[in-house]
Amino acid sequence: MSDKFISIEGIAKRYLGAGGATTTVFENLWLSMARGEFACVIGHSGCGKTTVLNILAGLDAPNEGAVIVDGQAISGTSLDRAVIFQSHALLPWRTVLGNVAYAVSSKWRSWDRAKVKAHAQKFIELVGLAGSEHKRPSELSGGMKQRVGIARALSITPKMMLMDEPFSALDALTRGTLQDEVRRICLETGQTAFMITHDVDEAIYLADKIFLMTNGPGAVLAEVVENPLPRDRGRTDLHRHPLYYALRNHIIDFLVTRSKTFAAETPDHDPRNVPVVRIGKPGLSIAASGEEQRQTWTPGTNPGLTA
Ligand SMILES: Nc1ncnc2c1ncn2[C@@H]1O[C@H](COP(=O)(O)OP(=O)(O)OP(=O)(O)O)[C@@H](O)[C@H]1O
Repeated sequence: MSDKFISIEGIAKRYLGAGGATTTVFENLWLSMARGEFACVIGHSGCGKTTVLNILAGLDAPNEGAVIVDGQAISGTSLDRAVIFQSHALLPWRTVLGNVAYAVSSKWRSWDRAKVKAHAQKFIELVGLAGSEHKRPSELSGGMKQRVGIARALSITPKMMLMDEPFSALDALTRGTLQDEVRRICLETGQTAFMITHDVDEAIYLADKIFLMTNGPGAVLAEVVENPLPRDRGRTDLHRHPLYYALRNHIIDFLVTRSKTFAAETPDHDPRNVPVVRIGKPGLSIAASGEEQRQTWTPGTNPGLTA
């Protein structure tokens, strides 16, 4: 397994304001993901999460730096990188099958209709939409539309799935069901996924690691938090895990307090060497590993935490 299947290397994004002043959303941002890893990014509104995702997708270009995917610098969009947005962006005149088949035939232009249809059908079934193949988006619920978006993204077997708050517009029940399905599909297919969320519990349920970003402008990636919960975790017993509350409180503490104070309190922060936080068992201490600093945080050592 490549340690750096996806590598964001020193990217910056700046905008020129009306008065000629430049706003730096972020600069010198470095992060990496391994193949098959599921990462969530959490940070307050305006810190630049969507900008990072758009740069990964190739929908936007950084002012500085590069994004390397599977050993190659990206340039523009690619069917290797599928995006699932909060809104579904389906073609309204096409059926469920038509929407997914359109993506499939865009990727494999030489395939005949039967092959395209069979491939699309497989992914429609994977997201639980068998029986709805011939419905148009106007006949579908919000959750069903989002399933079509997921089937469409997965059907082109992308190297990376990029998701911008994909479930935030859904009711809690549908959101939970789709989280379960995305998790199952990513585990089954070994999909590499990068997801923006404002929902701490969603991140804890889905992510292998969680990127914590400070407030913008001038946001930085403050920490990479490794999820200590077992990979076969279930939604209903998540909160029973002995490290669940410690992990949750660590993230919430960051959002409530440290995301605002981080820059002032951490003047020696090295963006190329971002601390990796492992919420560990009591008694473990800070350790260094490879080129990354690894901190094992002991529950109860932070006065802001209740676990
Ligand atoms: N085209 C643009 N021109 C000027 N500023 C922009 C433009 N696009 C984004 N920005 C600014 O860049 C910053 C980061 O925006 P971005 O959408 O990436 O944040 P975000 O963390 O995804 O926020 P949210 O959680 O609210 O979606 C914001 O301050 C935004 O106003």
